[in-house]
Amino acid sequence: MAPLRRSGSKATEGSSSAGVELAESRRLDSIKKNRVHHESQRKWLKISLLGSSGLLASLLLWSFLNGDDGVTEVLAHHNEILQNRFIEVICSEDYDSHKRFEGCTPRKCGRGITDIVITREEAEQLRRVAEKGLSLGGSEGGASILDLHSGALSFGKHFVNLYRDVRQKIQHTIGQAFDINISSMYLTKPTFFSRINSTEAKTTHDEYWHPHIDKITYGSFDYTSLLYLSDYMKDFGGGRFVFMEEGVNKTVEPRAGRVSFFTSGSENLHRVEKVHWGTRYAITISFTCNPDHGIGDPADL
Ligand SMILES: O=C(O)CCC(=O)C(=O)O
Ligand SMILES: [Fe+2]
Repeated sequence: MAPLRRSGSKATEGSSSAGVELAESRRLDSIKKNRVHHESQRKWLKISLLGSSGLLASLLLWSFLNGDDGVTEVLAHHNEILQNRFIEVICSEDYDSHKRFEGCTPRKCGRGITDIVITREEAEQLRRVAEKGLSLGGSEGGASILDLHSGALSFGKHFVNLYRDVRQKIQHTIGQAFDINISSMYLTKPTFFSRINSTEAKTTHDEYWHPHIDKITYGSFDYTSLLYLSDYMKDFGGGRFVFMEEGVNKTVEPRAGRVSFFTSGSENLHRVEKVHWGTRYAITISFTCNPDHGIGDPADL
């Protein structure tokens, strides 16, 4: 019995040291598990911090590249097709300091946008004219123009006109929107294609982004129209047109074939956001009420 007891006591000693070892190994195990758990928590925290700062940086970059200054209301979104959007605004007194032509000089002022007057195909054709013409020259800075007043082009024994139909449709649209007879308004100069990219300005001619009033900048303008020849967010970023108002600015996002038109006085102070990537094409076609400032078409002479 004694040996048994001894062996018994030996067994008890053995099992107690095994118990200690087991407890110790469990303790180490749990320390290890805790450490692994903490490390993985720390790793996830790092990943989510990196992720959210990356997201924030991309959002900031996105809004910078696409010209969002945060205090704007979009009048015309690039991916909507507008029938006719017209917003009336109170006329400024700018027209009073010029000779008035009743039935034409603005009494009703405002701004309109339409995507159904000029087709995308017509816009593409004009864009090709702009690309070809501007490829012969172009500014070293970001903004180039090609000024083609009447749009007449010799063709064999006759003339063709690069944008007569387009001009007539726009003139008709403006006449309807402002209740004026189109025979009392005349195409005026300058009529020009513009090409803008993100190259740094080299001269003041490249600084297209300054707020301005067309009636002051161009003198003869009473009604300005802009026909866009490329698409915001597809062809370029930034470069939205902004009507500047106290409080909230109103933006027009260009899309090929979109016509934006407005009375040219200070009721429509505006600017163009800087283009951050790509190339933006447009054509400015404007009208005057003063026949002395009108442009004839050689084909009509
Ligand atoms: O291209 C534009 O959107 C505006 C150009 C402009 O303001 C102008 O030609 O006077
Ligand atoms: Fe302008």
